[in-house]
Amino acid sequence: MQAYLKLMRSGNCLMAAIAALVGVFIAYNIVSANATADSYAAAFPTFPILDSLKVFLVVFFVTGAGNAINDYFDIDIDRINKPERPIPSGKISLKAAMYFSLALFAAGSIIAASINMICGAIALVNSLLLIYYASNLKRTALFGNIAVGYLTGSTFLFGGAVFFEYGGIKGVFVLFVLATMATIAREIVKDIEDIEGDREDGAQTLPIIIGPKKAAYLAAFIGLVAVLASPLPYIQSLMTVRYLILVAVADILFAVAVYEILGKNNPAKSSKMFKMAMAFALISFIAGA
Ligand SMILES: CC(C)=CCC/C(C)=C/CC/C(C)=C/CC/C(C)=C/COC[C@H](O)COP(=O)(O)O
Ligand SMILES: CC(C)=CCC/C(C)=C/CC/C(C)=C/CC/C(C)=C/COP(=O)(O)OP(=O)(O)O
Ligand SMILES: [Mg+2]
Repeated sequence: MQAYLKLMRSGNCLMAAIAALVGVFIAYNIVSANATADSYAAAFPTFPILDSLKVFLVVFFVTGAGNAINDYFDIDIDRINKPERPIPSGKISLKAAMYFSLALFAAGSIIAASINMICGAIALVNSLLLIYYASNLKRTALFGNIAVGYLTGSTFLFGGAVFFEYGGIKGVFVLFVLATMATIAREIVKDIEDIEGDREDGAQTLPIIIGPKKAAYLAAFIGLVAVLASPLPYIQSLMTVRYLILVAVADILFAVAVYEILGKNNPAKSSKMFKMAMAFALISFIAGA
């Protein structure tokens, strides 16, 4: 059991599933306030507890499936770079990892479809994109980074899709944009960190094509644009002033992540700082909603 949780990277799954719940909660706040204002409150549903549980399970399963299929395709690289992982260490066979991943993709998509068809469509599209990313896209310059950025940001869209017919997706779109940009920046930094292994593997990642320095400048630019845009959820009255105070801490962590890659040329430290900043930003969404 422990090996399968490690294969799923259950910490990432939990973070993604919490992000999706934030999407549900914020979308509900917006659409229920609009419903009251438009005086069709009587027709508006109460907070969907069962659908929220389903949202949590879907994102936990699909994120875990994405990580499992990613390690399935990465076996040759991981045998060298990450031999302690469940598949190269022999704790889980390649075939078992693939079947486990496909079962999680299927379960996530079926549960999503039971919420509504838009949620089902998002889960299915994301599942197919995760398989395509792991098998092909991750070795292409920028497209792989954009795919992971969309997938991470889509957790908020997925939560908002519970209220699709009330405009729930529109309400959380700014959160999607912020998370997507921050993730793309971090993914470019991760590719800078992995440049030697990727070069041996024949991957055509951005740092290999344009050089690690230019890739670092692009990652820094995208990350800093996300920081400058971070007050938007407050300006749009999605969040309270508590968000503004807490996201300022996340912004400082993003700035340190940028300094680590641009000033100190330390992609490993920068990647860790980006992830810490994203986690703190998620806390600011929760506290500020
Ligand atoms: C400026 C601002 C306010 C940005 C918002 C940042 C934010 C709230 C991001 C949300 C991040 C999120 C939902 C993360 C879920 C965890 C996850 C699946 C991240 C994607 O990770 C892919 C990565 O390649 C995994 O590698 P590793 O972390 O090294 O295992
Ligand atoms: C909203 C729904 C239904 C699903 C969202 C699913 C999510 C959040 C996906 C986020 C991105 C994710 C988990 C991608 C998995 C593949 C990946 C990027 C793994 C990291 O792989 P590598 O680039 O190989 O780096 P390492 O293996 O060295 O960490
Ligand atoms: Mg990998």
